[in-house]
Amino acid sequence: MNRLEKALKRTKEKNKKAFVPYIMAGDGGLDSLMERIVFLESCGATAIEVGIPFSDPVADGPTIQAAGLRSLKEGTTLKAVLETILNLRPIVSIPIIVMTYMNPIYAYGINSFIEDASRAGVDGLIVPDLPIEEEEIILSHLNVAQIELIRLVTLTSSEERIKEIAKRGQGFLYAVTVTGITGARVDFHKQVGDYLKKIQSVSPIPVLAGFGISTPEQVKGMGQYCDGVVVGSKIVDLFQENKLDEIEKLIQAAKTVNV
Ligand SMILES: O=P(O)(O)OC[C@@H](O)[C@@H](O)c1c[nH]c2ccccc12
Repeated sequence: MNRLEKALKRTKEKNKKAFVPYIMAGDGGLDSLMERIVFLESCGATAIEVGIPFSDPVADGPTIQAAGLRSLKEGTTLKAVLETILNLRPIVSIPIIVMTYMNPIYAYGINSFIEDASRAGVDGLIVPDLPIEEEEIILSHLNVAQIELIRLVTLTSSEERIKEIAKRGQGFLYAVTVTGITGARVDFHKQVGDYLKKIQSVSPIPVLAGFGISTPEQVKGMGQYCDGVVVGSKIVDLFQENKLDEIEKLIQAAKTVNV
């Protein structure tokens, strides 16, 4: 069992909901990546999703795109991010999930990327532009490296496809709760609860909801229907504004969901 699976299992055993914050690597420089990971671990996050800045981030909304541009301006590279994680590993044990598009992986070289990610102690990988039909190109390497591929299902995925994706089961299933790109939302589609319950009922692995979640109330609301949440844009904003206490409140909200 890898670090990510263990952390999710522990959370479930304690009857708690998982909270996975997303941060953009290199936004504020790589030193701040280190500080932020240490801080999020100390707040009790379940795992951390570390985004790699990329010039053509098709699924990212305005907040994360802007963070990516700031990071690229700082000169952040995938190699430097992996080195930073490697240097951090002796002092943090929190599971780390790298989120990147396929292009930076190709540019790095699939083999070298997975080797370096594994050496750095990366536990999971999210590649939003890699459909299940194409994942063979990296899956066998990931399995050897014991890095879990986190797959996404969306509101528009058919029930059959959700089942097909769920049964591939690694890490957790990322249930996208909106149609569209990342970013805070005021309201969610009325049927989001039913959608999450349906996914939860067919998934052999934990289901985490993400996209648009930005308040402690929304964390608690979504948490009632699934095993936890991913919060991206709001976390990126709060770090930018240096509102660390609000980040802590969001993370704590996942621990108070009544199940
Ligand atoms: O920012 P939001 O709306 O809170 O959504 C999470 C999201 O940012 C993070 O998981 C993410 C950032 N970029 C992505 C691309 C695809 C899937 C997921 C992501």
